[in-house]
Amino acid sequence: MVKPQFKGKSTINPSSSSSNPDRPKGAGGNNMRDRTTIMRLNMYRQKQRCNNRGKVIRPLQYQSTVAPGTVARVEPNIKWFTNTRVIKQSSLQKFQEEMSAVKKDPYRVVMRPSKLPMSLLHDRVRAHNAKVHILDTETFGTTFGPKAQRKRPSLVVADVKDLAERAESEAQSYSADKDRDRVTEDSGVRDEMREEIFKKGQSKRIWGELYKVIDSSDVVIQVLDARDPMGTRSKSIETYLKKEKSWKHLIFVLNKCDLIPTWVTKRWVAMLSQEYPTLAFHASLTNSFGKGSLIQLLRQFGKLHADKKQISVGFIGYPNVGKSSVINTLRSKKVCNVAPIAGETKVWQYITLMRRIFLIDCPGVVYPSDDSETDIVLKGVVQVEKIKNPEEHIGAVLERAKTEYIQKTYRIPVWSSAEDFLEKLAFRTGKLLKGGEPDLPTVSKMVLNDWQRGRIPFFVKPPLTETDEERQERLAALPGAKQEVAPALCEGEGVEPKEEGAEPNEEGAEEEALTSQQGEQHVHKMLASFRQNFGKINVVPEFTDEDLVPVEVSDISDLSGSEEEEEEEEEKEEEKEENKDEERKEDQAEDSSAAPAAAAADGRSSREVVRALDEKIAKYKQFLDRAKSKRFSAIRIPKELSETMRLPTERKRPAATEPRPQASTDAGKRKRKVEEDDVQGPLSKQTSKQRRSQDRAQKAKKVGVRYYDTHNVKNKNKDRKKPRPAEGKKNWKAKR
Ligand SMILES: Nc1nc2c(ncn2[C@@H]2O[C@H](COP(=O)(O)OP(=O)(O)OP(=O)(O)O)[C@@H](O)[C@H]2O)c(=O)[nH]1
Repeated sequence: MVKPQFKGKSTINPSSSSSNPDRPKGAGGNNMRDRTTIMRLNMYRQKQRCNNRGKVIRPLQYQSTVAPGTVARVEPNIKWFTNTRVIKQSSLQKFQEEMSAVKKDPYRVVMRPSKLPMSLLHDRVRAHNAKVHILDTETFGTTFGPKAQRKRPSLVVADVKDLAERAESEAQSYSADKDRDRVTEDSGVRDEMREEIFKKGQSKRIWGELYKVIDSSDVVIQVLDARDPMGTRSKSIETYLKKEKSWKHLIFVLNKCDLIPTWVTKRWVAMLSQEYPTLAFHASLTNSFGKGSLIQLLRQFGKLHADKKQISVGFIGYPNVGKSSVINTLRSKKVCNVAPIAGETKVWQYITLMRRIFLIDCPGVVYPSDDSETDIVLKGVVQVEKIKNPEEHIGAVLERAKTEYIQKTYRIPVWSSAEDFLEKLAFRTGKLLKGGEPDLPTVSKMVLNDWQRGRIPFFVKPPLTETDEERQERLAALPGAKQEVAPALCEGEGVEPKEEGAEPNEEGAEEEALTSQQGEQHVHKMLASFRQNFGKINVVPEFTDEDLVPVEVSDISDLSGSEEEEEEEEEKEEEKEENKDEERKEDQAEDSSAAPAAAAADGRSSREVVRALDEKIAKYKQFLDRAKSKRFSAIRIPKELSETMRLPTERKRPAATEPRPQASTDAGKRKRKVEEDDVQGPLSKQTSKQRRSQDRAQKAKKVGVRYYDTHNVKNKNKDRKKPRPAEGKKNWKAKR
């Protein structure tokens, strides 16, 4: 190392060596190292010098000279505070006085306070429990007097007496089992840790996804499993939405209605509608129910938020309740992955329903509850394949499902216990291990799979709903609610459906002035216009008579005036326009023809009458088909109904038609035949032979196609005989 040498009085080394930081500029050419680099390099090169006894006689630059462990002070340096200004105490005092004067003056404003050392103004250290000097700012009267305006903390109890009463009542309702904080003696026995699979749907990630969906949605749809709506419902999320996101609309969709009797659907819808608007739904690409209503409802929400470019509709709910299936049904194609196992949807996903309506699918969330492992399994949260001891849950299946249904599903007449049942089932299905031992885990998984997929008929019975009077009272008690506006979407509420065309104008006028309460009322009104014909749900399982409460007559007659919600009216606005044009043309054509006499009598237009009649005929036919398929087990048609429905059909028939003789017998079979005849009309004139051949023709199914008929292959017509020309044929016949 070349050390800077002291030459005379100057500390500058004039040497032009490359290791001299003070060398004159230009000596090393253009690429000369700068002073810092040279000094750094010198630092690397230096070596410590020791005497022959090993004592350091010349330490390295920056090397500590004190023994290790010695407490030393770093010399203070002004450079540590490069960004600070140091002022004298007197100057600070002056600054404080002037600044506080400015702050007190209401006509002067301190600009950019965040850039000023404002903390210097309030250097008085205030203890956190320092007294609040209320009386400095408020008068005694307004603070403590009888006319005090001070805000009081909202306490649960008003006085000590209340507090005592409350404590007493809570002590009475205390349950040691529910007390989580109770300190108990450690008996050395503890509950086994829950397996990871039973924590499915509860992870932080899934909850994060849920909140993302809620935050991004204007309308939140909670999908519930119709078999156990209360078990798949989350009160905590509802409360959260009500408190924190009150501007978002929450509605319920009761999915899988095809797995429960119709009356149960109806009652659940009536019950849940008391809290939130509820729609019954059956998700299916081919045979859905409730699709039209839901799409129309979403459209209405779209109109309600006309100020927005688009609205987002989030689908939340328990795993496996069918959120993705509902979305697929709305889109009429497979846009989301669907599987009979929980947790198929992993992350949220956006789907476009229409130009202005987006749907968001959310992974299934398991809400905190006291559910046991068996409850979790039976709610379909856990994949059956992953359950370690599936036999443990079979007892609950046998308890919850009716014995008749189990007997019918598995064709096992009797069993003494769950194990006995599983053994019998294993023998019947041939699920045996080596040595003919029954394979219990496999059959248990089979049963659990059947349960989760709805193959074993089951449903939680709905509680009795409130009476009409009670409902009227409750509605009357609602703030701003009118009696005639019922939030329920169920049929038979006595609210006439609104004219579709009348909605937008009203909304357009009101929208701006809608407060949240008015908005709520508006939504209720809007929802009241939706009615569902539960009779159209295609219930799959065969329930016992006990579970099938006959559909009441009033339901069906009510429907004659209800909306045709299941018609596929959804898609585009343009289509609607086209239809309107067509209708206009039809009107013109019909007006020119003779109007039926009945129309004139009722004072309605001929078009209306014809349409009403067509609707009724279609409905009646459908009703009969359904009844036939169920062999009248669930549906009884009283005489009055059949007559009321027959009346218009007869009116429509031309006068020349002979009046049909009334059925004189009371036998149900004959009666049904007569009713059938009434509808089918011309069919009744056929002979039984004709009818049978017609039936056969209807039943005949196409089981396959000829390959050569449908495919474009070479020599397709190779074996086909050429048709003779007509002329030639004649000649050939003549020759013979
Ligand atoms: N019978 C019947 N089955 C349904 C219905 N809707 C859905 N399913 C079935 O229920 C199972 C679960 O449906 P998914 O749409 O995957 O349910 P999900 O709520 O999206 O489930 P996660 O992905 O776990 O959130 C599938 O096997 C569907 O076929 C319905 O209305 N009726």
